[in-house]
Amino acid sequence: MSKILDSIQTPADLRRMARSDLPALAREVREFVLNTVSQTGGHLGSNLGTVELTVALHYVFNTPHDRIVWDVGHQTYPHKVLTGRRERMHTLRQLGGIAGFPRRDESEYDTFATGHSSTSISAALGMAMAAKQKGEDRKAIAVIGDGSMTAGMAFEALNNAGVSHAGVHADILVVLNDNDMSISPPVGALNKHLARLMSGNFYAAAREGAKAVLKAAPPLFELARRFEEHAKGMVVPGTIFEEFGFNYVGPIDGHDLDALIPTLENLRNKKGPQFLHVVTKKGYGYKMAEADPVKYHAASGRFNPAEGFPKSSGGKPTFTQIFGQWLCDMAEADERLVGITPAMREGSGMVEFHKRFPRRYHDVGIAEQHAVTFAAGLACEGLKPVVAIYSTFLQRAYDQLVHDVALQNLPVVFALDRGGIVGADGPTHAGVYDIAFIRCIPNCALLAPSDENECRLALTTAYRRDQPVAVRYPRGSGTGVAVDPGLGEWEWGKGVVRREGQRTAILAFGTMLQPALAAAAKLDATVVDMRFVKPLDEALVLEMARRHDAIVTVEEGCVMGGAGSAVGECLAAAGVALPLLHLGIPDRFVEHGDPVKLLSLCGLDAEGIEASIRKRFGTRPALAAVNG
Ligand SMILES: Cc1ncc(C[n+]2csc(CCOP(=O)(O)OP(=O)(O)O)c2C)c(N)n1
Ligand SMILES: CC(=O)[C@@H](O)[C@H](O)COP(=O)(O)O
Ligand SMILES: [Mg+2]
Repeated sequence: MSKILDSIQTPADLRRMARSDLPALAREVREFVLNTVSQTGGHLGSNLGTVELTVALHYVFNTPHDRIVWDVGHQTYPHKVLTGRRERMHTLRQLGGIAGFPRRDESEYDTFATGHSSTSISAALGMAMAAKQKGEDRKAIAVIGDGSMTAGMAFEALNNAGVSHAGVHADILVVLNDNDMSISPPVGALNKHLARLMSGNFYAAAREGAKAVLKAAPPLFELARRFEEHAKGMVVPGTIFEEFGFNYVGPIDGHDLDALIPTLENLRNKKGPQFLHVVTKKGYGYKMAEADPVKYHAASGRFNPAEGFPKSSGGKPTFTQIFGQWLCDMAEADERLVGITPAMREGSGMVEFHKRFPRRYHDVGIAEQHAVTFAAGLACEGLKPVVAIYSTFLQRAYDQLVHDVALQNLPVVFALDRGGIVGADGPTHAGVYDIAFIRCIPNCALLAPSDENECRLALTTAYRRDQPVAVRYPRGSGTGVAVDPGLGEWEWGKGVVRREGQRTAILAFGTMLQPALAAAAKLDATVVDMRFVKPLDEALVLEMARRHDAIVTVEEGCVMGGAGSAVGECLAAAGVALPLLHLGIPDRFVEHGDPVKLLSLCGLDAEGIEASIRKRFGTRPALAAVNG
């Protein structure tokens, strides 16, 4: 029973509460979030770890007038519970339900849509400078995790925020939520720097004590502040954040409302760039999550909080697992192989590879741009880098792909996981643009395996090339087909006819092969597993055009500029005119929800493919459809 929580509809209700009631409210919010996620699945550890911080921020700042931007946004379930969405949280990440990340179109308290990390400081700075330009008195607060702080974009923003612009300083507060965790344990020098600051936390306690005494005499307080800045240089290492022009405060306990609230009240009244370092525990308040924050980063489905996450039920291997096994096998066979992940070791299936080949494993942090150019450097020296990266996150390293890898024609393999609709994470995480944005880059090849066995073959095919090659595969498992444990490969550039039929040829890319085969059985159509988006098997395309009245292309990627466009370009270049139908992701963002349902809504299941073909070509011979 959430006695206090039930009385909170908006943060204004929260701000009317007695401060002494806030710890009880935080307990109720934490229990509500745990129970919700136990029913809906979703992110867990980061939400349990930010309950007190969320309560304190909405208590101290006049939200939504003051803007809070949540980095990544996977930690915003407490924020959503306190901002009028408690009654809808049971619809979390379901079609038509509450999103798993902040959305401006979901609430005025969601000031900026996030999902990809490290954007919060930039966005908050924009809001802060807009307030200055418009003469509005409002604060902009960026809440960013220690993991998200490892991305270059965060430092681009710090660098810009820390100096005045035409004599105007942004009134921005950056709150670093330091739980000493990314999804995996954190990596990099910044983590070491933060640890040093945390080791000096006697300093923060002493300083807070000193401030309490001096508060009565403001001039003295200002004098002491200047002394403090100077003294900091002697007592603890100066923080990198002060070097960027921020007034750094902390580290303080991010679960102690008696530390959080006075500190935030103090910072609220300060002008210019402020930086608050809070220390939290990922999964705080739920022992199993505290003990294993990697496992409890997110729940894939329902669980009983009393028992923790259920053991995985085995079942068909995922494409991710197929990749992870292939990576170890290829590393065993070739000592030049280097595996790289931008902070997604578990999600990319590289835990075993890390264990077995620690010196050839690199988690570079949330730094996709660096990951790609780092791989290019390795390839220049004759090594064989494999960059395991979600399709959506490769978007962040597009210039590095073009400028540093393709232009130099370097042999880098991109294992593009989550290629296609991802489901619960929604449009920020959909991997539906990679076909279009990769196939247009010279020297690059793009392979789209149709099942798990094909995936392993595609990875080996890619690895053995002396050029940049991407292999895209979807989130989750495939058909359960037997996977040959060898290191065989495809014939380069060749598709395979999987079904001979009449009148219509369906050219399927990737895992769209299965629904295409099911639809073809109803239509007696031919089906081709194209395997290669680039290089396209043009001879096969032209042969299909010669032997059929119409061609249909099917891909789990955007229609605009996708594989179907490649087929169209091929036919046009050959001067071949025949009815063409491109099926894929339409020109809109696909919402969060069950991926099977979402594919059906896009017409990319067997029924949808069949219906589209019948609608376009009817049951009459296709040519008649064109000539009316
Ligand atoms: C650009 C980008 N790369 C990778 C991810 C995947 N990702 C989501 S949360 C996360 C770790 C974030 O760590 P931190 O900021 O410390 O937040 P915490 O989970 O510890 O609360 C990662 C790598 C992402 N959302 N965006
Ligand atoms: C918040 C974030 O970006 C990651 O936690 C992401 O949600 C992981 O996606 P998968 O569940 O597909 O690994
Ligand atoms: Mg963290």
